[in-house]
Amino acid sequence: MTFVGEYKPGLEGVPATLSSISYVDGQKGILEYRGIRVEELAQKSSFLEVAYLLIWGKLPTQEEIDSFEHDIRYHRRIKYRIRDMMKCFPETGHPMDALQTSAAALGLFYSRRALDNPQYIGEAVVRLLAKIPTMVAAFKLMRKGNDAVQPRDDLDYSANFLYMLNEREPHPLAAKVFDVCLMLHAEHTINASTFSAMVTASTLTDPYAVVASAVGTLAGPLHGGANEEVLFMLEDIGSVENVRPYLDGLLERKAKIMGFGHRVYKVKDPRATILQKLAEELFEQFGHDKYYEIAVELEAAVQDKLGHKGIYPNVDFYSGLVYRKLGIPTDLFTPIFAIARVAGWLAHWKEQLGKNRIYRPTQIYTGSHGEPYIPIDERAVPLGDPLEQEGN
Ligand SMILES: CC(=O)SCCNC(=O)CCNC(=O)[C@H](O)C(C)(C)COP(=O)(O)OP(=O)(O)OC[C@H]1O[C@@H](n2cnc3c(N)ncnc32)[C@H](O)[C@@H]1OP(=O)(O)O
Ligand SMILES: O=C([O-])CC(=O)C(=O)O
Repeated sequence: MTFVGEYKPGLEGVPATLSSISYVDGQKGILEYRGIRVEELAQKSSFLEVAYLLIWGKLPTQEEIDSFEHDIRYHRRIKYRIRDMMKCFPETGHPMDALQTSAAALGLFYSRRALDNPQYIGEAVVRLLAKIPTMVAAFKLMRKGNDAVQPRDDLDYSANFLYMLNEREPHPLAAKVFDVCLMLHAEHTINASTFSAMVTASTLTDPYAVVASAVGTLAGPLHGGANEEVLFMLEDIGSVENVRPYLDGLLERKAKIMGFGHRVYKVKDPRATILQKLAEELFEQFGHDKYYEIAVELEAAVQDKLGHKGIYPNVDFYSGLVYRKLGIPTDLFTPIFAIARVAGWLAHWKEQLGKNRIYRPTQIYTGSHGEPYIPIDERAVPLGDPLEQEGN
């Protein structure tokens, strides 16, 4: 096949779909879900209402949201066989790997691939939104040999998750702030994990496989996994005085500063601005965190050194400080991102099904042609470690 067009590494700027789910203006720092500014949603909405908006394309009526919330509340439990499977996971395994495996395992129970049946679509949406938080909380407890806490039907989505995680009812401010965090992380156009979900969806596989593949993609440190890395970096910096020498060291080594930079935003990510305010609200109520000063100084230092390149905090920079104040362990930061992003992945899954064509891009072949097959005993023995040879 002859390739016509320009190769763009990382598909930068290449439109991969037509979508009406969300919109980002990376120069002005604007994010909208279905045309509504994320700042307004964060103030006035709730995570489940935002999930409904993203997936079903409109704000729900009272009756619609009541029924959606009711369905999700009553699908929160996970089957004992999934819990038993999770008990066998190594306790040192990363919770994102546990989540990816458990999300895929849902397909063993519910996959019928009835993708042309609206009832199947609706049930899959409810099951995934309802059960993913239960699985994240269950692994947190079971890896320590404890039993998973059962969901509480009298608590709303976010309060119930924090209850299952920490084994006690959360302070109302903690539940509210957490719910806003979920709204902020719910959707972000064609980011890597959403693209992964869309590619998987385009093969017409089941939605549990779609979510499992997206979870695997979100886990990487260049994407959702950066929120955890930010905390390690702040701990490593250790003091405000060490921020600038530490940054100089990173820049000398040409290392990436975690939680900074974005393919689309060339200004501060609007979600980072809201998350920073949420962190401050929590500190006022529950006490300060010394890492906050380090983070603020790092933001200033990065702006001095890299502001001219458009490198500013992204969504992953301040979220960890919020989660830390909510008593959440660092390795659960990315699974929490996944809990929220399930809404966006499902919205894109549904949109993809409505106009599906399998994703199958092309490549520019850079290898040779017509090479002879060399019998094994005639092949040259490479010098050095064969694993370090090109291509391995
Ligand atoms: C939810 C999310 O996924 S948000 C992103 C989370 N990821 C991170 O925080 C990891 C750190 N950031 C990064 O690695 C990148 O900024 C990404 C992956 C987010 C975006 O990558 P890309 O759009 O491919 O940008 P790319 O890596 O080409 O960087 C462009 C330039 O900015 C620099 N740059 C980008 N991000 C950073 C960073 N965090 N620290 C230092 N330099 C950076 C690059 O070195 C490059 O400089 P150069 O042109 O002089 O070579
Ligand atoms: O859009 C991106 O590339 C990454 C991001 O911020 C997100 O997924 O929230």
